[in-house]
Order: sequence, then structure tokens, then C-alpha cells
Amino acid sequence: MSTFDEKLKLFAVDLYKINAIKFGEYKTKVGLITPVYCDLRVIVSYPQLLNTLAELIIEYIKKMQTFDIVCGVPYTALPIATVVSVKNSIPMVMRRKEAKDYGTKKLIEGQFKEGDNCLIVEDVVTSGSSILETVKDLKNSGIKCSDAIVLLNREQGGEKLLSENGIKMHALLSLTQLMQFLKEANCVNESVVEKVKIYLQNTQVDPNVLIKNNRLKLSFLERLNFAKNPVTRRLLQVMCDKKTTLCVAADVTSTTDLLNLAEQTGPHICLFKTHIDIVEDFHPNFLKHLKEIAERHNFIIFEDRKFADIGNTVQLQYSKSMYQISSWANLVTAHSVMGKGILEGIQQSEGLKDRGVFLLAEASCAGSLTDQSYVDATLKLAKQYPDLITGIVCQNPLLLEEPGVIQLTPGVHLESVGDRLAQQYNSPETVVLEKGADVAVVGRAITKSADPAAEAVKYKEVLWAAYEKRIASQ
Ligand SMILES: O=c1ccn([C@@H]2O[C@H](COP(=O)(O)O)[C@@H](O)[C@H]2O)c(=O)[nH]1
Repeated sequence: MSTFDEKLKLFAVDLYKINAIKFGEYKTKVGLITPVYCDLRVIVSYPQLLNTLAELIIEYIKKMQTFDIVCGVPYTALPIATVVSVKNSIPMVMRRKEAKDYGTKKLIEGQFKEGDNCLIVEDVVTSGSSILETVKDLKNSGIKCSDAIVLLNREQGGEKLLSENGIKMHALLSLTQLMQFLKEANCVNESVVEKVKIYLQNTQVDPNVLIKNNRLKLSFLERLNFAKNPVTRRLLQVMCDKKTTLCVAADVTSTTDLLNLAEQTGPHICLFKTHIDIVEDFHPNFLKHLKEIAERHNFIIFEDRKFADIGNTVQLQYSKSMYQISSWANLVTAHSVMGKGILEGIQQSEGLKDRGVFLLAEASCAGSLTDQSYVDATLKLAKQYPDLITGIVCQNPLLLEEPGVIQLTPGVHLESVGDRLAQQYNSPETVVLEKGADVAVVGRAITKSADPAAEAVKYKEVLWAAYEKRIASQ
């Protein structure tokens, strides 16, 4: 073994000792259950190890071309890139995950010249998409990127995706090699090594789609024939006709704002999602206007009521009260927690003939209490009502295979990673390419912008490009 490999092995064992590498059952960013989890965030508490990692990187990159600058992928790789920069005297730039809303609005901080050649530094690569997000912002600022140095390649498609996008990945360690090192050092036994090996075999994921999955392979037009629910068929048709997968979350509190938003975003959306009980001046007359706008701009009205009671109560909530939801919203959401009574209650209510339900399996917010068994039970319930279910609200590409069912994914923002009340955001590309969204829900990113129409166009276009990329990669 070379001295470099010996140092690498000792470093791998140290990572295990500080719990940066763990074995058990962990959920990855895209919802896969993995037997091995690597979380390098803890390394900042071990300056000696951070120093060793930087030394390993510097030694490795000696064989490579020289670089003008380095940039760590936020956030975990930032301290790693900083130490590499300081020890090797290469200037560093930093990518902001969100542009400042004051001052210069720069996404790349630090000094650089157009055409500077940048080395990307990353801790762990799974799909490679985080590196690509950083590369996109660097390139948009005129910086050249062709190489990424990473500590660990999880061998799950990242190298291929990066290479298809013009980035050569250089990994100090592969997951297989890491397991070998840890076994030799008696940190793990043969059965753990075997588990990881099987996991890698079973999750050899297509980098763009992350799984062989019919729904994700087919175009919306092809999927139209599989849809059993009439609103799903109409939704797919609207999506194809208008080339949009954007659902605007109209979380505004006056009828005037709501109608204005429908008018402004209407040409660019497939779904207009309301929370009717937040509207302060609700009067049934205003629904006439909303329906007229929906017809004119060809979108579907969707009340995000999240029913969660016994069937009889849901039936009353759905079709009675001043809101009479069943008379104007073709789509509603429901929790599965109360079982089939909710769906029976909706199915048997008076109101519009064509109706569909999105069942909520997973939430976008941090700390949600839904676990895998809840998700499984929700999907099982949905399968029992193919004529009523339009889709599933979730954050995971692996839940839905049926091409006739729509994945609706909230928590989408181009400039923010979350709010102060546990909402979590992902970029449009991430929700489509990594999380498997068919329709993406965008709320405050549009409603709070100075120009909701222009913002809706922006989201519509990025989402549609990501969908086209997804089906083109099949
Ligand atoms: O898991 C969920 C389910 C529903 N939502 C709803 O989506 C929008 C998101 O609004 P943003 O302003 O984009 O955060 C909102 O109406 C929620 O009720 C969700 O966010 N997460």
C-alpha cells in the first residue's frame, strides 16, 4: 500500500471513530433507505482531521493541472475548501445558496476574473446534482469548471452525471474502498460490508432519474392513457397543451388578491391551489369570477383542504358550509390517517361530477411525523381508489410507479432553502430530477414577488426544462 493510501485508510478509520460514517438504516436526500450514512459536517469539530483531509486533497491534486481558484460546494465542503485554499495558497470563492436580497445580490463571493479555472471541492457525491448546482452559478459568473475533487464517491451514478455535464470527478475514496478499509481495521464485519454491497447493486441508479420507474420514463402525453381519474386525464392534457407543470399556491388572504393572482399566473399554470379558509372577505360570488378565469386560462382549481376526519364529517366539510368546496374545486387534498372513510365521504358527496384527490403521504416541512409505514399505508389506500385518486403529495421519486398517478411536490423555491416555520425548499430541478415531482407547488416565491406573472413564467420554464431532461435521459 502506498503512503498515500495508508494515510487515507487511517483517515477513513478516524472518520468512522468520530461518527462521520455510520451504519444502520438512514434515509437519503432522495428517500432511499441506505445502510451507510456519511455526514462530514462533524469534521469542523476535529481540526486535526480537517487538516489531514486538506493535505490528502492537496497531495492528490498535485498530479492534476493547476487551478486559479477553489470553491467548496455549500455547506459541508466550505471548511474543507477553506483549509485547502489556505494550505495551498489557492484563492477561494464562495457560492451563496441564496442570493442576498440587499446589496449586490451576488451568488459568488470573493475575487475572480472571467475565465478563471476553478476546482470544485465536495465531501460526498451521490447523484452529483449538488456539484452541478454550484457549477451552474460559477459558470454563470464567467468561471470555468472542469474538475471536482471529492472525498467519497458513493458510486451511485454521480460520476456519470457529472461527466455528461463536462465535469471530471476525482474521488479520494469510493464507497467500496472505504468498506474495505473499515473491514481491514475491524470497524465493521463482513455482514455490514455485504449489506452495503447489495445496496449498491440494487441502487445502481440512473443519474438523472435515480431509479428505473415507468412513471418517470414516460412523457405526460404517454401517461394520459394510463390515468383512471377524469381530473388526472384533464390535468395531464392541460400540462401538455400549456407546457407547464406549475401549481401556484395562492396563499393570499383577500378575494381581490386571489383573483389578481389567478389572472396574472393563469396562462402559465396547470393548477391553482387555494386555502379558501384563509380568505378574509370570502363570499360565494367571487367563485364565479375564479371559475371564469380558470376556464379562460385553462387551469384546474385545487383546494388544499387536507381533510382529516371521519367520512361523515369530511362529507359535510366538503360539500356544506359557506365554502361548498365540492361545487367549485375539481381537486382537493386529504390525509390518509383516518383510512378509507375520508375517500368514501368525498366520493359520495354532491357537487361537481369530475373530482380527484391528492393523498398526502409525505410533507415538505422538517420534523413531519410521517414514517415509512405511514407512507406505505397511504400508497396502499390510494391503490384501492384508482378512479378517485389523482395523485400523491410526496417528496420521493420511489413511491409512485403507476404512470397514471401524479406526484405533487410542494416546497419549491429558487432562492431560499426554507422559512422560519420549518418549511424546506428545493430548487425546481431538484424536485423534478431527484425527487420525482410531476407537478411542483410554488407559493411565496411567486406570491411575494414584485411581478408574479414574470416569476410564474420563470418557474414554468425551469420546471418544464427539467421534465424534458428527465424523459430525454431514458
Ligand atoms: O407537505 C406540504 C403540503 C402542502 N404544502 C402547501 O404548499 C404550499 C407551499 O407554499 P410555499 O409558500 O411555497 O412554502 C402551501 O400552500 C402549503 O400549505 C406544503 O408546503 N407542504
